Amino acid sequence: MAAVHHSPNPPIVYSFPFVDKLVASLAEFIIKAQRESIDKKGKFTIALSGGSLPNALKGLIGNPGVKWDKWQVFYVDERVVPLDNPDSNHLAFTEILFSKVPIPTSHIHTLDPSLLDDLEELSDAYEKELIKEFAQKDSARFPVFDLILLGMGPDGHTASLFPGHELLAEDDRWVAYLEDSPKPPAKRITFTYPVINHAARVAFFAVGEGKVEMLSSVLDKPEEGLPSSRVKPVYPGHLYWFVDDQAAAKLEYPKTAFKL
Ligand SMILES: O=C(O)[C@H](O)[C@@H](O)[C@H](O)[C@H](O)COP(=O)(O)O
Repeated sequence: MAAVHHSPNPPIVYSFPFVDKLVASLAEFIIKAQRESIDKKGKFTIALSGGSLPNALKGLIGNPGVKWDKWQVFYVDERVVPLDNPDSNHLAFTEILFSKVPIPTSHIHTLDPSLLDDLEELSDAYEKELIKEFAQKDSARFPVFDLILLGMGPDGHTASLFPGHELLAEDDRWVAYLEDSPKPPAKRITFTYPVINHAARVAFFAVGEGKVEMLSSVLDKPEEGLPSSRVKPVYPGHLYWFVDDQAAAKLEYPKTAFKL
């Protein structure tokens, strides 16, 4: 029988007049994804990236809908620095979110700080951490996160996947490393597209006038192939954008009214 290939679901863009409304809606969206995941398999797997994302998740603090003991948290990308270094994404999430909620620390999967001197080992070890959570790695199988949350940099990068970088073509490894990030710190590990694009849901968070041009390039001209445009979850995965009206000022791509 011939294989049926579905094209990816088109991105859904939610734009909000104020960031506080966005933050509250993003919390509702995450809790709905969490509920569906727990109902199906008793846990919720989520991957987080850095930038201003920790602050965007503040709507989860004190929210009774969040079942923290069912969360398994990974980092989409991480700077290769000790876990208490100000550049660490994990430190930012700990200070802003995880220290304020009852999540078991064993459910937060950080890079292994004993391997910072060997990037190959470090990224392999993080890939093994994923394999433990999601089953065996074989060529037909990728981890399927319930939700991956991303940001978009001023150059259109997402995770630590930068314009023109050779890692944009990585289709085998789940976790890769780079030593030449154009944005410091230079050394990072990052999920690759196969991991990002196999998630059940991927959501970008992008706010403010600094995103105006790039948001329009990424969504209105995906053929330009910017790293954020290459996020296209395979069917039946969904891609969402949570943006504010400022960031969406020049966007031609249609917006959808937020509803769960
Ligand atoms: O990797 C990094 O060095 C950055 O932290 C970066 O990836 C960040 O996530 C984006 O620039 C979006 O961040 P904002 O949403 O805060 O603009």
